[in-house]
Amino acid sequence: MNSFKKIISKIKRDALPQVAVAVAEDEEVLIAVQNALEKGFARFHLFGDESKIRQLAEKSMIPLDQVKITDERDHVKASLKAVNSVNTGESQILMKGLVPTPIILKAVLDKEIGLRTHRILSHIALFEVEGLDRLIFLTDAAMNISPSLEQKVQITQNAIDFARIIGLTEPKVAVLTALETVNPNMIATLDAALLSKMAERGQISGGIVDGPLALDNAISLEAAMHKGIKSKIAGQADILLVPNIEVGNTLYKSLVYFGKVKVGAVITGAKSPIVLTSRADSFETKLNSIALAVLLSQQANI
Ligand SMILES: CCCC(=O)OP(=O)(O)O
Repeated sequence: MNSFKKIISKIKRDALPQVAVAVAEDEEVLIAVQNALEKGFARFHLFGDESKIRQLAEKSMIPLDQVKITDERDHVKASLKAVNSVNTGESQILMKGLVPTPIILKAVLDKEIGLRTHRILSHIALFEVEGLDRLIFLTDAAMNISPSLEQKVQITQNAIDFARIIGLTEPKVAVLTALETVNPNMIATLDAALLSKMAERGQISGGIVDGPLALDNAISLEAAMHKGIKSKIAGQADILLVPNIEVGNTLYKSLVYFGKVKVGAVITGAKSPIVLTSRADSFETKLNSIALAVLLSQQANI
């Protein structure tokens, strides 16, 4: 499985999940919704400012005749109503629209209607990079701010489980740091070494974990050989686990803005998959993310 095209081809068209979109008054969101409807892989319930939604839809010639709309101008209330739609089972997927991430995540974590489970919620972005023979998973660019070792264990497990659903048999996880050796003054390098050992001992399962590794060694075998780094995953990493949200979010946006990539992103570990991209991301990214969430929700039903 090495492209979004292949991921989309795996979606079953018989039991279509409904996506609850929080704050849907955004052109790129509406174009993504229309594309997903045309490709036949989801149904939609939009929560947001109905008059703005209709204005934008008219401008982009989007019919909106197949979607439900709940008029709610307040972003916090629209997010809570979208989350509630998933919580009650009316929708099976939640999607962030034109709303800041902390607002929708606050609704997701709401004690009464939120979507928490016993698992950690973590953000996973998937990149199809031109010239690279595999998809690259990046975690966590949006949810966990400065994860502890225990949280990194769970974030790694979420990413391995997700990669296996996408079709990888034994995903390779590079625990990214600024250098390839353990430095007691750099917590991220200590955590990386511990995560590698924990995976060897079966405390993380289903994938191969190695670190500390710098990004170059994780992605390029030549770079690793040049530096004399021996690693069983050198140049072959599928999953990049970053030490904190600043690194993750900056890497996500540098790939989007400096690279030639296709992107999709979701939060896993909740009661349902959550489509979570940047507000500024393109409709293609939002569409790819809907496809990932649909595939996840269909696999979870098996
Ligand atoms: C990487 C997605 C999270 C994010 O940064 O969202 P915004 O750009 O909308 O703040």
